[in-house]
Amino acid sequence: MEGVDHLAHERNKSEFDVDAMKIVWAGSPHAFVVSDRISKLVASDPGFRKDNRSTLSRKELFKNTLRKAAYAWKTIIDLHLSEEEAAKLRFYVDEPAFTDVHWGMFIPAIKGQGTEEQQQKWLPLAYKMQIIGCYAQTELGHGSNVQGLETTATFDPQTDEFIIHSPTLTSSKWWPGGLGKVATHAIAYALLIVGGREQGVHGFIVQLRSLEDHSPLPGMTVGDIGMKFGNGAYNAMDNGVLRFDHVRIPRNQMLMRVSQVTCEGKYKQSDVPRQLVYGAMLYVRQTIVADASCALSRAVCIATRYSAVRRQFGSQNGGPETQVIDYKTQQSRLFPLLASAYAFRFVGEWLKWLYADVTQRLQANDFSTLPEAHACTAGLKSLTTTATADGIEECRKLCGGHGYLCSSGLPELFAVYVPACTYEGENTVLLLQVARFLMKTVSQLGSSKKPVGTIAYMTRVEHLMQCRCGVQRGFAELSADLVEAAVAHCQLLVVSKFIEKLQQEIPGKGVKQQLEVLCNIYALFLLHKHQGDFLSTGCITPKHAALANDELRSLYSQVRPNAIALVDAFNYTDHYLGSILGCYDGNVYPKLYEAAWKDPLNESVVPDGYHQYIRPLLKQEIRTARL
Ligand SMILES: CCCCCCCCCC/C=C\CCC/C=C/C(=O)SCCNC(=O)CCNC(=O)[C@H](O)C(C)(C)COP(=O)(O)OP(=O)(O)OC[C@H]1O[C@@H](n2cnc3c(N)ncnc32)[C@H](O)[C@@H]1OP(=O)(O)O
Ligand SMILES: Cc1cc2nc3c(=O)[nH]c(=O)nc-3n(C[C@H](O)[C@H](O)[C@H](O)COP(=O)(O)OP(=O)(O)OC[C@H]3O[C@@H](n4cnc5c(N)ncnc54)[C@H](O)[C@@H]3O)c2cc1C
Repeated sequence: MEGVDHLAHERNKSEFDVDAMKIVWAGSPHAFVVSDRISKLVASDPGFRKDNRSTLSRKELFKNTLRKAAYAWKTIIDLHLSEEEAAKLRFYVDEPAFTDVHWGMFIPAIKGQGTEEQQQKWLPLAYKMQIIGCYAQTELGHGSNVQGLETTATFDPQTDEFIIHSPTLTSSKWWPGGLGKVATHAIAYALLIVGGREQGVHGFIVQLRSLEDHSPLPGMTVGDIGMKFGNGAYNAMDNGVLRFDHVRIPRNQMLMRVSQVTCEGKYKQSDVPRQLVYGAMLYVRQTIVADASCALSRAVCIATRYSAVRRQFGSQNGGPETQVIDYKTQQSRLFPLLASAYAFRFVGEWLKWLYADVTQRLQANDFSTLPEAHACTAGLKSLTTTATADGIEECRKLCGGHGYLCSSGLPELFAVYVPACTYEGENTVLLLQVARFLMKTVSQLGSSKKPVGTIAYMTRVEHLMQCRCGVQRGFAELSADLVEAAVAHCQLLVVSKFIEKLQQEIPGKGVKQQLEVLCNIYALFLLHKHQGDFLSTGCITPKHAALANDELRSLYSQVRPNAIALVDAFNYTDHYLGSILGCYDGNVYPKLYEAAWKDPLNESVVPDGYHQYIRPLLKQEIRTARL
């Protein structure tokens, strides 16, 4: 039944102003208007179709991605889109591509680590896409351990150049997105050697391919690293391998904001801390946290709408069966994820603010908040991506068998999303960074250095002052426990930022009340899940634990009538969701049925291979047939 809204009865139940919630979700009325306009623009343009992605071969998929990226760029130019609108357009095109790394890492690395002069030279070219950049840090042998990178950059004072070289197989650059087939330039990270002395890892701008015919420049061996997890999905991205054979680049292509090499071969360090070499990672981790709420909310939107459409069991006197969303078990799996999507949205907003604040301070040579910003970006990146990857998979299961179909949108979403747990810092490695920051803070309790900001609470935890470790080799030996402490610290951050959000004025009928319910679900669900820890440490009593569980059930009942409206507030188009199960009108079954017939296997009634393999089998001719 085309045009009928099968979820209208659900939408009529809602108790709050959905349009006002859409603005809260978007962040501001302006952000909502931009997002709404651009998402509809992308959805209505056949040039951005994506429903056939899972049936394309790798080569077709990759070429199609190139076409879309070029078409997106043309649209941006033709419509004179602002930077903000262009970023939204790339977001709604929804395809992993070299452009993510060009805009998300190459440009920020030059901005953060390049001198004024270097920025003036390279940024205009990059902004106009006259050069396309990638971020070549990871090598075959080392990813997490950045100090262990083996690529060398040796200064040659005779020619005023650096010689970039890959001395071993394991020093081959391996993984950088866009490197494999597209990028013309890279920020390549290498061990700097000046006058025979090693000076640590630094970033260098290296041209990879000719701007005339795209062939690799002399001394470069470059290609794609091969198929990745999931058909389609992240295979649209050309993650690459690169070897340097004594490649020479001018001295002024070392990113020199943090430290410089003079033409005489002197190594000088500015007053800024060395850690700024890691600055691009700080930036991207912050954007990944914001992105987590998008990916999770997308999966939750699909699972919630489908749970309201799907009916199983419970028919009374021939009446309709029960909507699966009405089962308490379904609610106890789905609604904490709905609450998490909102929680991550708000902590992402806050992290964006924190990043802007630390950037401003760094520009004024105030480095005091850098360790905290590093701990927050690393920890929240780890926490939100782990929860989102797990959450997407849970949403697939919440959709039963149909969730396993590509047309549900969930398998591809999972396959594209799950590497976020690894890239930009493997999640456990990042939690160890948070643990290190927390332990440093604990060791300073009682000194004149008082913890502030996100760790101010530590002064209120009396027993921390008495913490002494009796275990040999302290940190390493206890690292599994310290990682758990780091997760708990990050969860505290998420909850406290949700509560802070609720302390702001939030307009719109019933909007604040809905958010309060979600915030309580988020916090109590954590308490329920980790009640063993809370009980064993005496933070709560068994009575508290039971009360929390009772309260959760009551909160789920309060969410139930508003569930569809709460996911409508994400304002996702059917194009962006890319899911038959999650379509706005809930008309799932006819769409699933229709889509099945479009599968390439159904192009012929009798399949290719019948005469060769099936018929001989049926006719018992298999032993004589040539296979
Ligand atoms: C479809 C895609 C959807 C994505 C949507 C989001 C859009 C974003 C656009 C981006 C596009 C695509 C994303 C995919 C592309 C992926 C790219 C990559 O993966 S790039 C490679 C990333 N690599 C890593 O993250 C490596 C992880 N390792 C590290 O960070 C470090 O090596 C570390 C920290 C683990 C160890 O460092 P080190 O060896 O120096 O050891 P220490 O522990 O001793 O640290 C020294 C000192 O420095 C402090 N520190 C460390 N890092 C930082 C930092 N980043 N900032 C500030 N300070 C830092 C550390 O705390 C120590 O301080 P101290 O005071 O001495 O304790
Ligand atoms: C899809 C994708 C895109 C990528 N894009 C880029 C890119 O554009 N540019 C780029 O430079 N890189 C890129 N990478 C590489 C990525 O940044 C690294 O893979 C990532 O940082 C993890 O490093 P690793 O592979 O060395 O993992 P490893 O460090 O080898 O991790 C293996 C295991 O060891 C554990 N481990 C490692 N160190 C420790 C420790 N100290 N203590 C305890 N446990 C430890 C980890 O927790 C993990 O379980 C990409 C990766 C992927 C998957």
